[in-house]
Amino acid sequence: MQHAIGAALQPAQHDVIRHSHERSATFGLFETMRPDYAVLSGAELAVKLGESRALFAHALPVMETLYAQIANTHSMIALTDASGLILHSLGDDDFLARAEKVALRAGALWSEAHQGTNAIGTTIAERTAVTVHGDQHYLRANHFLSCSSVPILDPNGNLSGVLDVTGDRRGYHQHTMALVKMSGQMIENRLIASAFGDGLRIRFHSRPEFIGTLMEGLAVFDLDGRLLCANRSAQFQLGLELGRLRSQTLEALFGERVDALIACAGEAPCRLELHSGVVVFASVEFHARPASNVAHPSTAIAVREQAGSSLADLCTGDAQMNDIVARVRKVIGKNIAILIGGETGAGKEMLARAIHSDSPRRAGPFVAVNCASLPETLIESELFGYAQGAFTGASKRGATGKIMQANGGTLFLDEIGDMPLAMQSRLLRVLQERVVEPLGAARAVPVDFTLVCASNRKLRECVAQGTFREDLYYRINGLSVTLPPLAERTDLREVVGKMLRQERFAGRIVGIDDDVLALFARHPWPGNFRQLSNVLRTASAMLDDHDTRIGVEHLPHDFLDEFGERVQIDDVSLPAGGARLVEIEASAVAAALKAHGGNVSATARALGISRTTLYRKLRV
Ligand SMILES: Nc1ncnc2c1ncn2[C@@H]1O[C@H](COP(=O)(O)OP(=O)(O)OP(=O)(O)O)[C@@H](O)[C@H]1O
Repeated sequence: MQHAIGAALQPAQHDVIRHSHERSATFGLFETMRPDYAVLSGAELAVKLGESRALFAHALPVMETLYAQIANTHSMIALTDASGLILHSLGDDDFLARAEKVALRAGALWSEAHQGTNAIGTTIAERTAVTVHGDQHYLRANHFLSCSSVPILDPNGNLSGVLDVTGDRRGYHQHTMALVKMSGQMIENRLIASAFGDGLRIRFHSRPEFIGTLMEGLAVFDLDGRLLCANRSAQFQLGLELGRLRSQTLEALFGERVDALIACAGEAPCRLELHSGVVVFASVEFHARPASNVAHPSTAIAVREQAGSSLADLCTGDAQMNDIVARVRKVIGKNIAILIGGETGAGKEMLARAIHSDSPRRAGPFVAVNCASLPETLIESELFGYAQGAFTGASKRGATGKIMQANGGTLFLDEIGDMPLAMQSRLLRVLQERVVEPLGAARAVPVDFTLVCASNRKLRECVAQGTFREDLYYRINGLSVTLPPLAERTDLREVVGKMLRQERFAGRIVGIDDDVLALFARHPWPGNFRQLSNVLRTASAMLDDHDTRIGVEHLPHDFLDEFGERVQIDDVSLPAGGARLVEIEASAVAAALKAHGGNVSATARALGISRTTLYRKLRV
């Protein structure tokens, strides 16, 4: 039977369809037969999802982004594994219902052997992007469809799965394939980033504005300069396929040594000359494993590792912090849940992020959920997600919960002590069985993440009071650390210096007067780092263009008031004859302060000077 093939079809595409039809016939299929409508059971599909865990985790957010662009076009997106088994689908309700009738749904197999010529199966057979339009489908039952698929390759260049957009053939849009290709490229880049979290990553393009876009080349090297992986754009720009690139070194391809490029890490893109003579701009990232895991690092590299590590960044000289970081490092990557305690603003989330970025899952997502800020009615759907139409008011296409979003990365549950008891039971099940069951969904989905929790409540007391489940407490408490309050830290000068350098509140790096640091050292800091950061931000805003340091006069008045309220003067007497003028002045000022009960504003008013001048004179 002759199938009409679109007149505008490229000859190559024409051949692809023709060969596919020939193959379909050899599978014993015939045009008018009913397609294979069998789908896997929930348990069988869960096993398949587990086998394609990395693909699924990295494809999910990309599919959601893609769906946002094609919503309401009577179409759907499908992700399959390398055999063509649909792992997950997402789409417009009306079209999903029609698609289900031809088993275009999770758990169905869309290989050529099962469905004849179709974009998914033919993409797998040809290892190339394929559009199959209307009656190009081998089976007549599928003629109402128009499908565009791309192969997704793993970082070793092997077929990992297929991403497909299928819609009603009457609504076919020629831009669809471009969107699918871009999405496929995004998934591949994410797979590379997660598989090669450690090492030297070079993002490059001949036009610097293309760095950070899908057009960029991405190549990963080990510390000996051997190429580990390269995305499609990198292979194209370097003019070699992955297999041949793998026998090349960094120096041969980019003309630079490993240590020279590590020195550019985190800087603006540098100019490099490829082995072909083409000049490219390259942005270099260096992510090192903890020193003990690195095979033979040179001294220079070992030093950079410490400097580049986020946990190392938190060690600014305080013994308590050093101890916390040392203990956390011992459990990282060992599937042990970490529980962080500490006052508000003490840096619990910052520590959680540092743990993630120093962990083997650093290329995966970091998903933070504040359990205290979610209304009890929303927390369940927010955390666990829900299936389409799970409840009145639910989004039509369902939602992926935060737990699922953290798949392959780190889930940070802040203020876990505020989680309602019913949710605690559901969370416990996720932690024990490593599966999530979205609200209203027929089946559980496997998940894999590192758990970090934080609470400024004493969870042990919550257990005693019956507001926190004891079994959950032990699950989340693999290692427990408590951050010291800022007032107890011995590295205030270093912390302030680091904040001023990193945050550049004033738009430039400024210094700070010792007077101010002396004030800071005496402050109780109820808001800890958050408060310190606000004080520095406001003080920086007070600087004039020519100011290079923050002085007492720049500090926010409410901060000074807070401080002034606590000034205690026990005994003040004027010095005996012979005292220097400054000493007499200091004593007079102190006496005035005492007379005003330590109130700085009232004292300053009485002396006719500003409060900041008063502080200078007090030399606190
Ligand atoms: N060691 C640090 N160095 C510099 N800034 C820090 C440090 N720790 C925390 N901060 C900053 O202080 C602010 C508060 O930190 P973070 O959100 O991590 O605290 P938290 O303990 O999680 O607070 P909460 O309990 O209120 O959620 C953030 O802006 C963070 O960047």
